Amino acid sequence: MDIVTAQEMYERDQTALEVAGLEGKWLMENAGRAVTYDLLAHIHKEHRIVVLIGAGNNGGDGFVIARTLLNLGYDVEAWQVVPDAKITGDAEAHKRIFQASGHPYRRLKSLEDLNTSLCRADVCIDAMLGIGVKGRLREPYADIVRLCNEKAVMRLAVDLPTGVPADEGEKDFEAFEAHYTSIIEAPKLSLFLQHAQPFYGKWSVVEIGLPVKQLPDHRRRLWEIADVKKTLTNRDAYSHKGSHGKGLVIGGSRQMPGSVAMTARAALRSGAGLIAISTDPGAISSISPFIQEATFVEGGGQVPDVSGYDGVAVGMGMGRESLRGEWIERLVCESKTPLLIDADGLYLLKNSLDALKQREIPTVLTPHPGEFAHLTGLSIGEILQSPFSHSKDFAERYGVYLVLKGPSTIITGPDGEQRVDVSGNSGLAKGGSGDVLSGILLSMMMQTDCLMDALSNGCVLHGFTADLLVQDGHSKVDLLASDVIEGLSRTFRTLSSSSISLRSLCP
Ligand SMILES: NC(=O)C1=CN([C@@H]2O[C@H](COP(=O)(O)OP(=O)(O)OC[C@H]3O[C@@H](n4cnc5c(N)ncnc54)[C@H](OP(=O)(O)O)[C@@H]3O)[C@@H](O)[C@H]2O)[C@@H](O)CC1
Ligand SMILES: Nc1ncnc2c1ncn2[C@@H]1O[C@H](COP(=O)(O)OP(=O)(O)O)[C@@H](O)[C@H]1O
Ligand SMILES: [K+]
Repeated sequence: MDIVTAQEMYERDQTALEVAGLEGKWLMENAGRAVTYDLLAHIHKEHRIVVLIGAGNNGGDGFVIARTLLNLGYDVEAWQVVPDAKITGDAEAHKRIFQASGHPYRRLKSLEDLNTSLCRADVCIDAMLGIGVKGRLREPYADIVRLCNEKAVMRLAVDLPTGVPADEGEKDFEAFEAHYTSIIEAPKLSLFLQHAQPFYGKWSVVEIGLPVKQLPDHRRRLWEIADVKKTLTNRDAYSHKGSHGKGLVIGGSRQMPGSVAMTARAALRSGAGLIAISTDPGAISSISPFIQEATFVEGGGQVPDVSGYDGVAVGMGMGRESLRGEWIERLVCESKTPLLIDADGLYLLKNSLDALKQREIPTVLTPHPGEFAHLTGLSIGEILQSPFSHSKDFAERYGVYLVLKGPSTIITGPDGEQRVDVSGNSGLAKGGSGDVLSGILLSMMMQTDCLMDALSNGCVLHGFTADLLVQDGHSKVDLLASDVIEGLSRTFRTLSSSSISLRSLCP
């Protein structure tokens, strides 16, 4: 599913008009009806519904929604919150259809009248502003939004909650706090931003009939379990351990032996053929009981020889001594093996960033926002405000694959392509989750030709496993990173059983 900016959404509508003759009025009818039927899952026949209609095309959707609900026999009060002169274009056309259908509407004269109406209502549908909002809300929207937010009604938003910008970059806004948002055609960037997402509540996306094959490809999409099913490589019946990748995990120390153990174990649980660990010799006795399948190679004083491996993950639990920084630089400059750098490795990489540009073999960096702030010199706040553009700038500049981790993880390729993974839950907000992710990613990197697919799949497998575990057996409080490693078997079984049942349906 594509993710768009406001500008890209307008371009899509324009394309629909140019290549298919789909006029805005038709799209508005489609959008309003699709949203109505989506919202009906949350509305009962006995509910009293208020529909708030603003000045632009979002308000036009509101007239279609109010008309459709009234036609279906629901108890609806439609409130136009701006003067008549403000309703123009497609929205005005739909206002006329609304009136011609014999339905009444109310025009906002005083907030008290609306207040009285909202006090009686069970449901409030926000069709005031969508992707056209600019800057902080002006009146009367700001007052109305405050009024709605303090009422004990179910708040449902159309496309975007009024006041939430569609794009990244703005942090200080007041907005309608929706319990649920019915998003038109494609999620907008702000759905994936930590400061904006809570305003959306739960959400889903409705389709409005755009000519999908003709739309511009903005190379930014949501990656979901259905995409994993399509792209995950099958295990060939005649494969051998060499077919599934020979990986090396470099890291760990006496103080942090668990990190490499988890990375190695997660890599093997995700299908890697062979995993070796290069670590401080003093840590081996603590690590080996947890991962009997791994081998150990000479670590300690020297930069490990990575030739002969299909992939290397480096940095977890490694410590930050300057000697290790020299290793990272040499690995970046000299190794001809795909490299994933995480945790302490990212900290040490800061001094060797320019060396990344020379690498001809892929490099994957997996920072959380704090580590990314360290790498870029930006503040965490700046990163969180505009994670899409900062990720893209960095990945293109240094020619790397960047996995910016968080509740919405953004995966960016060196050519600027982006994928977003929203799987996972706060049970993962615990030390060790990142080490497990690195192991899964290392395994996927060695087994999938397309690195974007490998990384996107790895992120979804990690989050989906955590979601499965908290649905059944664990809670978000007790979930451990090691539970996620063992839970991978459930995920792979779920995926393979669904592909078997799909195959059995084929002739
Ligand atoms: N064909 C299509 O395009 C389709 C579009 N669709 C729908 O249209 C929506 C986009 O419509 P849109 O472009 O009219 O923008 P929209 O969000 O309604 O707002 C415009 C109004 O906002 C006002 N305004 C702005 N900032 C403000 C502020 N801070 N505080 C107060 N007011 C502010 C601005 O006022 P102005 O600045 O011009 O005075 C103007 O009046 C989209 O989200 C989807 O729902 C669907 O029907 C499918 C087909
Ligand atoms: N609240 C959350 N919701 C979803 N995923 C989360 C959440 N918190 C953390 N995660 C995921 O858990 C992992 C944490 O990685 P990281 O911060 O590097 O952990 P650590 O270094 O402690 O092992 C990332 O994959 C991140 O996306
Ligand atoms: K809205």
